[in-house]
Amino acid sequence: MLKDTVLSILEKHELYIYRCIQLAKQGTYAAMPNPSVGAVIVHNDKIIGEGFTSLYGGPHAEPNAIASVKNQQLLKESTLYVSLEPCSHFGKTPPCCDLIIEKQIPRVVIGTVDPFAKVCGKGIAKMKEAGVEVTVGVLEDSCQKSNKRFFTFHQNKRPYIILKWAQTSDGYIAPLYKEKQRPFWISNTYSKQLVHKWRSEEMAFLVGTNTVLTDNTELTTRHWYGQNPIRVYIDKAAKIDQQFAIRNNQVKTICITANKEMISQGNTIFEYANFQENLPEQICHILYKHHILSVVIEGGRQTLQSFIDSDLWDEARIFVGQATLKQGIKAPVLNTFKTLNQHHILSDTLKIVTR
Ligand SMILES: NC(=O)C1=CN([C@@H]2O[C@H](COP(=O)(O)OP(=O)(O)OC[C@H]3O[C@@H](n4cnc5c(N)ncnc54)[C@H](OP(=O)(O)O)[C@@H]3O)[C@@H](O)[C@H]2O)C=CC1
Ligand SMILES: Nc1c(N[C@@H]2O[C@H](COP(=O)(O)O)[C@@H](O)[C@H]2O)[nH]c(=O)[nH]c1=O
Ligand SMILES: [Zn+2]
Repeated sequence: MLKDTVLSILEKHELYIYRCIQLAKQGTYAAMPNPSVGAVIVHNDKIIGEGFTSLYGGPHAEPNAIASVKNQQLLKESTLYVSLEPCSHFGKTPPCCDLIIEKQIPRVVIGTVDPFAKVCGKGIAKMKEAGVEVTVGVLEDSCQKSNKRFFTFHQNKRPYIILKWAQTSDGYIAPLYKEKQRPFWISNTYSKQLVHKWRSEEMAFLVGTNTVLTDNTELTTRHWYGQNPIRVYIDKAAKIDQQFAIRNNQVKTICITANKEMISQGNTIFEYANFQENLPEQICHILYKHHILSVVIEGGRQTLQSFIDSDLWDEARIFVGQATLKQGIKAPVLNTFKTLNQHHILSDTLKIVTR
């Protein structure tokens, strides 16, 4: 209850939109490739309903919030707060702006406009035409950040790119030579488990040719619950055959190749790229075509560095283990970064950096 406090209208708007962002976090990964949105319904300074986006294909935040209101008559005197513009198109569910109009909700406060071309201002226009009082742009930056994958995909026409690697305390990601065809583990078991959690959260994971050849990378979610990501690997000459774990047909797998003769089979899709041109740019284009909203580049050095040098990354997650190697394959070098958060996972340090 805010009845007896002295918050201004703007402060109240920010407070409720902040609550919408909190709610939206509950649905972030389950809703993909849809955005996760939060909605709050306020009557006389009291929250009478809340909702967030359901599992992909299910109801959006607004119908969930509306359905949670016990006394539906109060909707006619309430304000609906929502972190993203209510949709105006028929997707897997009917337009949310129609429901708001039908329920005669008189005021709607929106965090940010939807960048998706089919909506993008049309939801706002439809509600205004129906006489709803609409306010747009409250905590806009935070609302966009809460759907960073969705906004990057629609505004930049590419997935949100997360670089990830593990390095020794003296800056190497692997020894120069390995006897066995498996990864040289630098980070600890708990860090490994966290990476598998990320595999269940992001839409795709990508590795370079040498990583597949020397590690026999599987790129599945095995040490956490949830779904496998789409696997993506680079293989110019298409030399990685079905003996490799990445070709085990378990999940959708995209191979980026220069070999025009490769024909997609089973779960493996061959996508042609011109290796004389900028490869990361072409990969982004291919992943956009496959509606992939986020990708983690898991290595190795050359692959990571080529995305860095092409300025195609949004975030880097770097594990620093305690071991030293003295010589080996050097860790990639970031050209620029903005924020640095450090977390400790027992003996490992996890550095999170954004551009
Ligand atoms: N500690 C860690 O977090 C990780 C360590 N590793 C380790 O790293 C090592 C592999 O790293 P690295 O040797 O750098 O190899 P990569 O896995 O990055 O593969 C490099 C190869 O992929 C192709 N490729 C990648 N990017 C491009 C591009 N932009 N344009 C054209 N071709 C490209 C090229 O293949 P081609 O030359 O055939 O055309 C290139 O030689 C392994 O030892 C692995 O164990 C790997 C991942 C993570
Ligand atoms: N060595 C190393 C990593 N290596 C990465 O993990 C991949 C192995 O994945 P999978 O085959 O699914 O188990 C490997 O090919 C490489 O991309 N990752 C880390 O978090 N820490 C590490 O120390
Ligand atoms: Zn909707």
